[in-house]
Amino acid sequence: MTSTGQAIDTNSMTLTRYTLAEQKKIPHATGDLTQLLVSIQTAVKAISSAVRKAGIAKLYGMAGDVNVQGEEVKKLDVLANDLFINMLSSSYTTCLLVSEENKMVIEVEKDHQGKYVVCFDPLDGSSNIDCLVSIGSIFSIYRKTSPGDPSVNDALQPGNKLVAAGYALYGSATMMVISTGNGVNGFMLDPSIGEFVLTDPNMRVKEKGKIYSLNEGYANLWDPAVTEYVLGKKAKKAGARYIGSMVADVHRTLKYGGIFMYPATSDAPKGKLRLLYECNPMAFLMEQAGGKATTGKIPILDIVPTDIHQRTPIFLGSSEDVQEITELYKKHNL
Ligand SMILES: O=P(O)(O)OC[C@H]1O[C@](O)(COP(=O)(O)O)[C@@H](O)[C@@H]1O
Ligand SMILES: [Mg+2]
Ligand SMILES: [Mg+2]
Repeated sequence: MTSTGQAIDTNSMTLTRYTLAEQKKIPHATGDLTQLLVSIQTAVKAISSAVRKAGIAKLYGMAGDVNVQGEEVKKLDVLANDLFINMLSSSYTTCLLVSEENKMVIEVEKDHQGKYVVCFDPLDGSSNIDCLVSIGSIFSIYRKTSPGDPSVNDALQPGNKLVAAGYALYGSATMMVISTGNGVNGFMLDPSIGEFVLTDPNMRVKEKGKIYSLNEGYANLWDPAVTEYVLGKKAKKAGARYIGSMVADVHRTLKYGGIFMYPATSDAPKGKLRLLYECNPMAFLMEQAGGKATTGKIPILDIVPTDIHQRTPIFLGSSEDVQEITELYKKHNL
C-alpha cells in the first residue's frame, strides 16, 4: 500500500526500467545512457521537491536570504543549475556540460569523465516561478565526437546528431517526457513511491491542431509571414493559448496538437529561445512524435551551431500547421 492507501502496481513501468529495457535491445550497450538518465531523474526529483515548497518557503526566508540555520537559501534557478551540474558530473557518463546559466562550457573532472555531452536549461519559464505557474527543465544529450580532451566543438553539433532529449514539467503533477530516438514516452512522478511511472506511452502529436501559441504582445514587431499566419488563425476562430513557459506550451502542443511559435521580431531578429538547450531538444521530441519544427526556412535540427548560447526563431507542433507557416515564408520570400 502507498501512503495514499492505493495498492502498488508491482508491474508498473518506471522510467529506469524502461531505459534499461531499451538498452538491452542494443548489443554491446554499456548502460552509460541509462546511468546518465538516472542522474537527470535524481536532479529532476530534487528540483520538483524544491518547486513544490517554493511558495511556502517564503514564510521561512526568501531565496537569497540566510535561514534560521544560518544556511543560504538558494534561488530556485541557482539550485536547479547546481543540481543538474552536480548530478551529471558525478555520474561518470559525461565529459562536457552546457547550461543556460553558465557562460562557458563546463568540463567534467578528468577522472569522472564519460562519453556524453549534455546541454540543459535547468529551470525554464523562470518568470512564472513567483505566481506558481508551471515551469520546467529541458535537456539534450550528444555523444562526444572528437578524439582527446572534450572541446566546445563537441557541444556544437546539429540537433540531428542527438542521442536523446527530454524535459521535466513541474505542473499540476511532475512529468518527464523523453526520447532516445525511438519514439516519445511520458512518465509521471508518483509521489507515493518517488518514481517516474509510464503514463503516456508512444506519444504522437496530431497532424493538425486547433490551437496556436505565441506572445501576441509583440505583434507590431512580426514579419509579414507570421502576421498573415496569425490573422488566418483568428479568421478560423482557432484557440489561442500562451503560458510563457516553453516546457508547458510545448507539452500542451504535444498533447492537444497545434503550433507553438517564438518567431523573430524586428528588435530580436534571432528570436529569444536558445538552440542548444531549448529549441533542439523540443524539436527532436516533436519530430520523434510525428510533428515538425522549423525556423520558418529550415528544420531546427539541421542548424549547425556556432555558439553554445545562440538563439533561433522556432515554429513547432502538428506537421500540417508547421507546413503552413513554412509556405508563408516561401510566399513572402523571407
Ligand atoms: O516572455 P516571453 O518573451 O513571451 O518569453 C517566454 C519564453 O521565455 C522563456 O521563459 C525563456 O526561458 P528561461 O525562463 O529559461 O529563460 C521560455 O520558457 C518562454 O517560452
Ligand atoms: Mg528556458
Ligand atoms: Mg532557464
